[in-house]
Amino acid sequence: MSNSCRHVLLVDDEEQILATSKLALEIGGIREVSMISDSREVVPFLEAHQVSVLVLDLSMPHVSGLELLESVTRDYPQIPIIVVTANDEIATVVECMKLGAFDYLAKPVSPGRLLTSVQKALERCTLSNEITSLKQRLLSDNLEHPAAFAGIVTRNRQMRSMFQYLEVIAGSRQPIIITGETGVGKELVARAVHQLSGSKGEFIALNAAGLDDHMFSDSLFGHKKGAFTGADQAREGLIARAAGGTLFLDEIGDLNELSQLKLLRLLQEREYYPVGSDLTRKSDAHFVLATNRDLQARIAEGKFRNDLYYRLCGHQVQVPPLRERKDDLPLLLDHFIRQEAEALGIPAPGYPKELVDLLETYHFPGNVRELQAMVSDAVPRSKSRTLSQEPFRQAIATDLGQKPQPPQAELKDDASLLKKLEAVWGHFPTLNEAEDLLIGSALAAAKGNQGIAATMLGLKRQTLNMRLKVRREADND
Ligand SMILES: Nc1ncnc2c1ncn2[C@@H]1O[C@H](COP(=O)(O)OP(=O)(O)OP(=O)(O)O)[C@@H](O)[C@H]1O
Repeated sequence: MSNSCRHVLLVDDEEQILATSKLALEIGGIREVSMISDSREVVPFLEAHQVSVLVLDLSMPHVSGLELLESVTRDYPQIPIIVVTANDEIATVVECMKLGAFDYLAKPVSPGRLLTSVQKALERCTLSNEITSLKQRLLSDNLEHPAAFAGIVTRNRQMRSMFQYLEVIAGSRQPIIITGETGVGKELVARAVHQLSGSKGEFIALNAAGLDDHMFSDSLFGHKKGAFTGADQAREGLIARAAGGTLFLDEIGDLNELSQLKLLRLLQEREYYPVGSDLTRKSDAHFVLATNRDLQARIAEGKFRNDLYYRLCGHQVQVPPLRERKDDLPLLLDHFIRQEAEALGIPAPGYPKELVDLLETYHFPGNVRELQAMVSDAVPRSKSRTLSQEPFRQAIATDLGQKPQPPQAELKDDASLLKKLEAVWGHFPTLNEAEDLLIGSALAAAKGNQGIAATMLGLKRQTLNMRLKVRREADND
């Protein structure tokens, strides 16, 4: 299922160059490297093997590099080709680029330059595989591994598209960042990614909120014996426990400057130092990160590193808030009622249809977690086989009561708002007219249910009833 590109083919007539290039790539973590010193063998090799990147020397006997470049770009356009030239003569370079070369390297090629170029080419190859695979999946609308998402209750189209995208990127070695408001289910999504990746190791989570750099480094990277007062024993960090598995770092938008720098190094080089040690360690874990912060806003405030953001945003998924997927409400409600009843050892109560209408009028700032808490509160309080709407109504009314009032002074001075009001009635509305509008809108949103409309308006149902009655009588007079 992986779209990851790994296999590099080195082509050069000098065996010595092949051997040193292979070594440079292997030291850099690229292990699938094949070598060919006779250019006549390249095409048959490509026919028989799946090659991700080709590094091609231009001056070779038999079939020249240029001829190969031309035929490979024509027959295997998906393979990025890095050409190695004896000099960086501009005309040759231009010709190679015109023929579709991905990059060029002038001899003698430094190991670092070779590694960087091959890594970039592998990334491009992975990206293009992902796009192809994503197109196919979106067209077929199928999930290949629905079991990985079994813990996420949803029937929402946007969520399903996100699952399809995750299936495409989960096998990649690039970090994945999951964004979204608090309580939308980011950790559940991270666990699904872990399952999709097929890693044999564990899923290890660390919540970075409130950790200073010392606590962050110590928890994540561990420490050497004697690294600081009280470090009587060496301690392995969570990153070591995540070997061969997934490291899930939550709330990374809260990390301080120094910890961000260490995280960047870890993601980029896969290297870290245990606290007090100057020996680097390597990690092969999958990295999944999450935040409920707006990272671009954090960058603008100078609180998040630009380079770390760009390292992360290649594979980003945004979990939509619950208010944007209200079609999930009935499923989630059923799910949490069943879960709560099971925990209490009682039969799952039913609920009136109007309960979903009530919940649909609410904006759920705490998202799915908030709905779960409402159900946990309501189920034990239900006296009959049917849940009462009252605890839900109270929770919603409490939240609305706690909401900060819109700044009245600003609203009063908002000329466009006043213009809109005047446009509706042709004059500045009277209190009765404004009340009619508010009550009418609430009743429409509540699908005619007066109890729900009353909750939205911050009134008791009886008060709303009375006002409606007064209005009707006034209309009839
Ligand atoms: N689609 C869903 N199906 C079932 N349970 C869900 C779903 N989404 C969220 N939950 C539940 O809601 C709670 C909050 O989910 P989770 O911790 O994954 O949210 P989060 O986005 O990581 O929150 P935070 O940003 O606060 O860490 C959990 O108990 C989780 O099991």
